[in-house]
Amino acid sequence: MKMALRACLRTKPGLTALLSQLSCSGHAAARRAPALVAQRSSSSTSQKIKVDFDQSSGVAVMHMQSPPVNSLSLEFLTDVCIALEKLEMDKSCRGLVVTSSQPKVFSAGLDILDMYGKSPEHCAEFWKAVQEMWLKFYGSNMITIAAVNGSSPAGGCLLSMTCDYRIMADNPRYSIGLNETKLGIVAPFWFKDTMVNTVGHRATEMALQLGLLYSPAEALKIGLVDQLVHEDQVLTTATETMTKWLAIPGILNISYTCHFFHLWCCNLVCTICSCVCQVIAAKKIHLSQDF
Ligand SMILES: CCCCCCCC/C=C\C=C\CC(=O)SCCNC(=O)CCNC(=O)[C@H](O)C(C)(C)COP(=O)(O)OP(=O)(O)OC[C@H]1O[C@@H](n2cnc3c(N)ncnc32)[C@H](O)[C@@H]1OP(=O)(O)O
Repeated sequence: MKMALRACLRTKPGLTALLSQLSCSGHAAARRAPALVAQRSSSSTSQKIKVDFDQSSGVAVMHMQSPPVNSLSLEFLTDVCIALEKLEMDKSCRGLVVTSSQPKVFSAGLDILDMYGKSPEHCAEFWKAVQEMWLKFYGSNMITIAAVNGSSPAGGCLLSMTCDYRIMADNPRYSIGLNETKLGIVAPFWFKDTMVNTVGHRATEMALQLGLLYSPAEALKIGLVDQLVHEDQVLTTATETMTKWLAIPGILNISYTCHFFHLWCCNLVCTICSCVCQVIAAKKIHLSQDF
C-alpha cells in the first residue's frame, strides 16, 4: 500500500491533488519552512522530534521524544510531518528509521486529551493532521523502518504499519495492535485497510472486532511485525536492515508499486461504494421513520 501511494504520487497528478486535499498537506509547511540539510552528518531537533541524519549512508533516524508516551497530539503530529517534509525534500536521504526516546513506549496512539472537549475547528485540524501523517509515511519516497522499542497501541500501531518494515523489542510486557474497539470507538476504514495490507483480511477482522493487543511473539506470528530482537538491539538492527533495503535498485521498488497501486485502487472503489450504500440505507431508515 505504501508503495502504491508512492507510485501514484510520482505518476498520477490527479491523484496527488486528491491526496493533498485529503491530507491538507500545506498545513504543516505553513507553520515552518523546511530547511535542506547540508552537513555530512546532522541533527535537527524540535521539542518533540529529534532527527539524526547520516549523509554518508543516506539514512535518518527520527526519535520521538514527547513525554510521557509519545501520544499523537496536534502539535506532535505537526512536528512529525514537518520533519518528514524536510527529509523528503533532501534527495540524499533515502532511508528513515522511526523510533522512540521514551522508555517502554513507542507511541500510545492518538492523544486522547487532544480529542476531548475541543472546538470543532481544533478537532478538524487534529484529524487532518492524523491523515497527513499517515499519507506522508505511506507515500514516502524513502524506505521507512519502524524500530518499535516499546508498546504501540492504536495510532502508534498505525504509525508503525505505514512503514515498510517493523522491528519490535522482544519484551512480553510490550503490546501492539489496534485496540480501538476496547475503547468503545470504531477504527476508521483507513486504519482497517492499513492493517489488512499488513496482516491480511481474517487477522484484521479478529484484531478489530475484539480490539486485540498482541504481545511481540503474537505480533510476529500474524505478521504485524517482521522481526523481534533484544530490546538493546532494536535500533542497530533497524539501521543494519536499512542497508539491505537500500541495496535494492529503486526501479524494482517502482514496479512493485504498480502492483500494489492496482490493489489500492480496487480497495478505494469498494470503500466508496460501501459508503454510498450506507448513506442510501441511512436515508431509507430515516424515511421509514418519518412515515
Ligand atoms: C478530534 C476528533 C477526532 C475524532 C475521531 C474519532 C474517531 C477516531 C477513532 C479512532 C481512533 C483511535 C486511535 C487512537 O490512537 S486512540 C488512543 C488509544 N491509545 C491507547 O489506548 C493507549 C492508552 N495507553 C496505554 O495503554 C499506556 O499508557 C501505555 C502506552 C501502554 C504506556 O503504559 P505506562 O508506561 O504504564 O504509562 P501510563 O499508562 O502510566 O501512562 C503515562 C501517562 O501517559 C498518559 N497517556 C497514556 N496514553 C495516552 C494517550 N493515548 N493520550 C494521552 N495521554 C496518554 C497517561 O494518562 C499517563 O498520564 P498521567 O501520568 O498524567 O496519569
